[in-house]
Amino acid sequence: MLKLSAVTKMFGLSTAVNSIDLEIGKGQIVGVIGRSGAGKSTLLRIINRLIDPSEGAIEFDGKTVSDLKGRELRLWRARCAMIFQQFNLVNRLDVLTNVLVGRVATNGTLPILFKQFSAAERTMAAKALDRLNLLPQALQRADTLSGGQQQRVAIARALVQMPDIVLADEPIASLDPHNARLVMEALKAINREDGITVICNLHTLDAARSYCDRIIGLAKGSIVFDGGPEGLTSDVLQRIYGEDGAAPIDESLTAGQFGRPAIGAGAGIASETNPVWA
Ligand SMILES: Nc1ncnc2c1ncn2[C@@H]1O[C@H](COP(=O)(O)OP(=O)(O)OP(=O)(O)O)[C@@H](O)[C@H]1O
Repeated sequence: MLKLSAVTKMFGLSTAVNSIDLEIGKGQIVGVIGRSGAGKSTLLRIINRLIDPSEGAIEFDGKTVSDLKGRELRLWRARCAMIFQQFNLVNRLDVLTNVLVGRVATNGTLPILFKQFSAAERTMAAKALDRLNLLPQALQRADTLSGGQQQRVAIARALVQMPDIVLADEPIASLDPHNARLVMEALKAINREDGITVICNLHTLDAARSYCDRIIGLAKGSIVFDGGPEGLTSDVLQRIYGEDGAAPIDESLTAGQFGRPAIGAGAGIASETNPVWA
């Protein structure tokens, strides 16, 4: 169980995250939605401790993680792997080595510098790539892959961290609909098959509706909605996305690529040749 208690983040005088209380149980897949600047990225980075909260506490399984330092902090970051909109791969390294970079948090940086990985780690990385249908690309430079493939390499890198939580910050914002779907299917599969908790910032409402069990709506750094996709009524959407005194929300502007229903457990990870949503 991940628990945030009265977590606030100030940047100077402005409040990015405002006294958030939140409990997320193991194995949930949670979408975080809200307008640009609502505090979604800041919230994820606080959980991973890339940013320290100004106030409040973060606990995981009863242990406070908001005051961890040094090796303990590094291990916490490994337990809650991050995936970013821009993939954050090392372009000049091959795909397999990029996946092995996920072992840094556990092993330190020296093995990466000298490309020293154990046979067990290489096998783990190859298995992760195979799950993501990327084994044939293992020895290619990362920058020869498409955006969707690169994001799936980032998911494989997260997997070798053996995380409890995956934090995905706008993972599909740079992708076309087809690749966006492959990436969301991969996140759903690691959630369903491995029990990894997934917390995912999303720009599009239909992605949140199609793939998330629970949706958290943020506005001006505060939680204004917390519930299932069915609770996203037009009033709720107005609360999340609306501006005071502005016209009602046009939902078509925040939707568009995930018209089909969510995939259930055990559907496997999709690939270009195995579109499990079809
Ligand atoms: N490092 C920073 N320094 C100063 N202000 C920041 C910093 N990071 C974020 N902010 C501010 O905090 C607020 C929340 O930003 P955040 O990036 O978390 O929003 P978001 O909901 O993720 O937006 P987007 O969807 O555009 O990425 C914004 O007003 C932003 O300008």
